[in-house]
Amino acid sequence: MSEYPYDRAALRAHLHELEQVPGVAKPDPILTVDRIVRRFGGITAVDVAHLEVQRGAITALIGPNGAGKTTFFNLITGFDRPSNAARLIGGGDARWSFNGKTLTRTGASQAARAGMVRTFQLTKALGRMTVLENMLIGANDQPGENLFVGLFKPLWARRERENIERAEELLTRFKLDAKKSDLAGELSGGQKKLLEMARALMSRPAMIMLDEPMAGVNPALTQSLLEHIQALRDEGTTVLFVEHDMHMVRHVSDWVVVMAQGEVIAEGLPESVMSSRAVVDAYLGAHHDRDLGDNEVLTTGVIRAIAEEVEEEEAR
Ligand SMILES: Nc1ncnc2c1ncn2[C@@H]1O[C@H](COP(=O)(O)OP(=O)(O)OP(=O)(O)O)[C@@H](O)[C@H]1O
Repeated sequence: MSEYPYDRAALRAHLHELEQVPGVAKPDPILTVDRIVRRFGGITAVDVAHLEVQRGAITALIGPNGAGKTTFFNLITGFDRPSNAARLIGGGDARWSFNGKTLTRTGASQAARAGMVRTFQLTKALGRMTVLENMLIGANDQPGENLFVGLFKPLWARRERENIERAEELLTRFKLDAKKSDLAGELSGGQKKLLEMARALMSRPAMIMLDEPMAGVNPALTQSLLEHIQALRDEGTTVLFVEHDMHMVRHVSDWVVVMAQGEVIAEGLPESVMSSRAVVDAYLGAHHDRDLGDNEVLTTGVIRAIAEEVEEEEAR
């Protein structure tokens, strides 16, 4: 089943039927990762044996600080190389593919061209550019990148016009159109997050990867970001996001993957991964009368408890 769009309820029903164990096969994975390891000196930052991300779903990647989430993002998008990287001749056994394309030896721009795009925080340099200029950087078919197009001025100009149109469309959608000539660095924290998301959409990615989309965002904009993420998914964009804000994870995701110490230690439906008794116990100790705090950051103890809970359920 690779045709899209899915009916969201149907997709969720499929996910409901899955075994909730790390590495479980998905009905239609857009990203499949096999054995990807990254070490920094003596630290194993990432050691993922197998992971599949369902096409068309919103998948949250959670885990305590230092769990390896950002490093994992960097690896699969080609911004970092695995310690077990495959080489032209020989090399390691790291393998991952996206949308049917093996990305094992490709770099960041090829990963983006394959349709896997991640958001980036506004750096100082980008902050000194206008909002519209930032958007145009997000287009992965800039004339300068393509020798053929670059040689023919009319083509070049057309591409540029199309990119500007797309940028303006997205800025309107994200309510940033009035700011298009402002310096990006002068936007509020929440508006910067919206711009990061809008910029990543310039190339119409099949999957957008968001690294902590809610960090530093005020409550008024949180709701708007949530709606944008759901709208993307409803249009057929697969969403993979790292987030510490449990309110967001619980409300927006179809599936949750939990990392700890570099490994995927649990995955499943948000309600079962996050609301298991073991998690509540580990979070709150004696305070059983409360639900999980919405803005809590999971601790390693909680994560281990989630894993044990999932294993116990499996054994039953
Ligand atoms: N460039 C680097 N050099 C050395 N160690 C690194 C590097 N990048 C990451 N690490 C280490 O790898 C581990 C995983 O870090 P990573 O940033 O991927 O975790 P994370 O889950 O994204 O954490 P956070 O939620 O705090 O962002 C940590 O122990 C971190 O210190």
